[in-house]
Amino acid sequence: QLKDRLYKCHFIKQSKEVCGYPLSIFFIVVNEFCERFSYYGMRAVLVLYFKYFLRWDDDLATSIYHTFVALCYLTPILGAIVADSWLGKFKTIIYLSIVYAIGQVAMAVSAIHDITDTDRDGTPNNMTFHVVLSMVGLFLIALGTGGIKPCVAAFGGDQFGDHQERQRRTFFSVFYLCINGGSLLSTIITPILRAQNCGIYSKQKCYSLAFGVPAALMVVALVVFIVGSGMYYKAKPEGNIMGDVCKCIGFAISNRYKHRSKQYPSREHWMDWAEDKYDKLLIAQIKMVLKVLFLYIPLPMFWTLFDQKGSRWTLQATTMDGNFGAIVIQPDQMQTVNPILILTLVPIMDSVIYPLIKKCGLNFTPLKRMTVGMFLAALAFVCAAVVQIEIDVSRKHLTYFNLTQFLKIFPFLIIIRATFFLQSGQLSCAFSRDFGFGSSYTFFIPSTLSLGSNCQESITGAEDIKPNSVHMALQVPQYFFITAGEVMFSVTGLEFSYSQAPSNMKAVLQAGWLLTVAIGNFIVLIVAEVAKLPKQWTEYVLFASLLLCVCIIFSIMAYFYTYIDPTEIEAKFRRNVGDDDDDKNDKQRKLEMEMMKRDLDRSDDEHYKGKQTKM
Ligand SMILES: C[C@H](N)C(=O)N[C@@H](CCCCN)C(=O)O
Repeated sequence: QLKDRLYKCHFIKQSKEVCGYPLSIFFIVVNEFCERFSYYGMRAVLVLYFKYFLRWDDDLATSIYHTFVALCYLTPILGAIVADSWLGKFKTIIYLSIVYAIGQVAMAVSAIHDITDTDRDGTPNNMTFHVVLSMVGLFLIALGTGGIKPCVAAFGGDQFGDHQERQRRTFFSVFYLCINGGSLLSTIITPILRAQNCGIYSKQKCYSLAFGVPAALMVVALVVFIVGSGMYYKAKPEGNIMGDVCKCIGFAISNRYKHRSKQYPSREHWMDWAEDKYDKLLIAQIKMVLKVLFLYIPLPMFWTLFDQKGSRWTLQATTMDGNFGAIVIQPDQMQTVNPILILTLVPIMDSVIYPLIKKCGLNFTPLKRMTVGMFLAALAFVCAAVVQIEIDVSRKHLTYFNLTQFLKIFPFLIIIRATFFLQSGQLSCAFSRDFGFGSSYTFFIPSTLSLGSNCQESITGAEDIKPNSVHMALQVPQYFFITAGEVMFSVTGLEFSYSQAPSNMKAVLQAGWLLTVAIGNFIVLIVAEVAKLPKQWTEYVLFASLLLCVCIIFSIMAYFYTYIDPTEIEAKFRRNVGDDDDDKNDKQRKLEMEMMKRDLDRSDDEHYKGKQTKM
């Protein structure tokens, strides 16, 4: 370890800097921007791809969407284990990014309807092919994005020396802003691409382009990361810390069980039963981790609500009016409100709200912030329920006649925006109509209609479903509350997980934190499946109530939590171990350190001399 630390000091001393920051981190930040663009861009249109391309119903689309998101946050554990115990962070990022890019390409190919559209009517003839390919693609993406997630941020952190604490903090803020910058751009762009018509034999909504651009961005992310290769400090794998933690806990439990008889004196903490075999420092570190993990138990409920932005809320937006006058917003584009608000709220919270609360003499601790974050997310769902009631009222008493059904009866009818062409052999006629968002019409085509002449007048129509009258702007309050909740909960929670983790278990706790996201997404599936509520607004109210209950439980748990300083505790244990060491070992270590320092200084001198000669 000592050798590694000295090597790192030497490496950082020699590496190029820009404004006090290692040049290497610029490649990492750009990589993160492109990777998040790729991830959020694909995710933005995913639920609509399920619904309109694969023809799944809302419930199945929502379930598969959340299974995918859950998988994305389960795989970080795998990535952390592979990086720590085997490949190291650099190689793990490279290999899993390749898997990720292949997954994105598979998604793009799966959305090309022409591949199986043998009768060229615009609809795929072998839906199984598209379903299987897209599921394989999603699995590879989940493996890739989740696997690299705990590695990239930590790899960025590794590039800073101990003397660059301030720069490292700024790096993490810039990193979070890059995540949201990438997410913002992609959630604007991919829905626009999706809304285009494309195809070889027939034109359909262009999901292949909407998935293709994120695939290209993932390739760019990989290339950028590889270009920076020569500049990175690459820490060696530290060994399987997660394995050691599990073994130590397992031993403590089995040893406690073996000594269950009353004749053995009890110990202060059940983990102390591991002392017979394991280092006291490791046991103390595990105790710190377990304390935080216990506090994590209620957290998944926050993510249960938070991640429904991409599923239920996007589906809700499809039943709303996106006409903003100068621009028309696609339902999946409403998700951009989240990163826009993040980019404005994070600086406002940090520089205005939190300092103001402090000035008022209130101690707004991280756990209090997280509790408020949960409450705000519950409030967001109450807003979503109110909007849903409004939508339901506006759509009452209307019978549904689907245009697809209509097209089955008149297959020669090709739709190009609001202009319809009736075609039979060489003869055709066109008629145009204005359509509102979400509306449905039945057209009456007289049997006496002669093609080749003007049919604008002869075709009459009836409105089956009125255009969506509830405006998408009404979703803004729910987005505001969920994002304010995210800033208080997610940003603070990340910081809390980092600060309360022992030095060698920061990745373990990051993986634990991401696991709460995975569990949260599984809860959506369970609750939606078990509750099976007939009205969507009642489901929103149910989720809001569940989070409110969890919020109360969490506030009680937080009340009893005492904040620790892991560095101080570790130093105390190291001092005790140091006292036990004999002088001989101490002298030997000091001698080794001196020799290594001399070696490094010598190579430094040679390096600089080399530079001067060249100049
Ligand atoms: C784009 C979003 N506001 C964000 O910042 N996402 C973060 C944290 C995600 C936590 C679980 N959904 C990201 O790393 O993508």
